[in-house]
Amino acid sequence: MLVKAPAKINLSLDVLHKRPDGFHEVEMVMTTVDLADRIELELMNDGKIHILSHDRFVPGDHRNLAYKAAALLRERYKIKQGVAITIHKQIPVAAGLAGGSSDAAATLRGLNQLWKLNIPLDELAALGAQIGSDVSFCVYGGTALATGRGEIIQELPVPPNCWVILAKPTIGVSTADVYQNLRIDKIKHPDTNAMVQAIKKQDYQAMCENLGNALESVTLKMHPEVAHIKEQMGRFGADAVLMSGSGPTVFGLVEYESKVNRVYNGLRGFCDQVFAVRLIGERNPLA
Ligand SMILES: C[C@@](CO)(OP(=O)(O)O)[C@H](O)COP(=O)(O)OP(=O)(O)OC[C@H]1O[C@@H](n2ccc(N)nc2=O)[C@H](O)[C@@H]1O
Ligand SMILES: Nc1ncnc2c1ncn2[C@@H]1O[C@H](COP(=O)(O)OP(=O)(O)O)[C@@H](O)[C@H]1O
Repeated sequence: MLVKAPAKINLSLDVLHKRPDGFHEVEMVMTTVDLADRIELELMNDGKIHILSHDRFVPGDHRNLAYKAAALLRERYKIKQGVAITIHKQIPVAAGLAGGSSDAAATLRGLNQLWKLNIPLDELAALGAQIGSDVSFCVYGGTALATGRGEIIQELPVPPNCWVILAKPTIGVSTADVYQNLRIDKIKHPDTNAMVQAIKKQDYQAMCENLGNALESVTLKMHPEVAHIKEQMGRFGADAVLMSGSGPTVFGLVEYESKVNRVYNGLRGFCDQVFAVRLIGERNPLA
């Protein structure tokens, strides 16, 4: 079975406070883009979970989030069968695009069918939260307001149609480091509600004006090259520019196709990993 695992971007990411459990209470508007890993699932009779990937940055063992997804289902539903999980990686690793979380979510969706478990989507999303904060959103995909530590999902309409240029500098960023370096009293809070309204009203201009990410200044301070990419993205004509998640990927929104090549080619000059994709914003097919 082949399952698509799309990347996400955060159109808005606010951090409200640090919780007693060490996580941060967040308010995020997330949406999927047309850049996806492909997860191939093959049932095995050896009772083991195998991870296969050609990408040297993808862990090939129990540390892989897709492995954790399969292990969780096997344990919870007393499954004896094994599975070989081949990850065809397209989403850059440790990029702020939730590649690993999306692989885990795709594995949950796929194995739910292959093992005929009939787990309802909401329950699958709750299981996903045990693997990572972004996995619940990735189980549904689409566009959502995510609260709590990111695992409480309220569906939003598909945002106005546009292109997304993604540019990832060569550095990888650890999400834990970024949250650790965040000064809650110094946060410039984005207007999450304005973003939600922009999407509901299908107002592209307002969506551009309300892009905001409370983690951006932290990562920018740690890695000044991210600020440079942001600047270049704006200079080459993106309508609005923001860092996704904890970074370091920068995305630019572009409404008109005629402008896409200019931004894409401009960025390729100083970034190896640049993608021009469509914003999807629609929920995943179940598997
Ligand atoms: C920042 C975001 C925005 O979408 O994404 P990425 O940049 O990772 O893609 C998410 O909040 C990341 O979600 P995810 O990557 O699943 O995080 P987890 O594995 O659950 O947590 C990694 C570490 O980040 C910190 N963490 C994460 C989520 C949260 N709400 N508060 C936190 O403080 C914790 O230190 C935790 O140990
Ligand atoms: N299937 C996977 N794909 C990519 N990274 C994975 C995967 N499973 C575990 N990881 C680990 O998770 C870390 C974060 O990866 P990723 O999900 O790509 O980034 P982010 O959380 O920034 O969106 C990586 O450093 C990697 O070691």
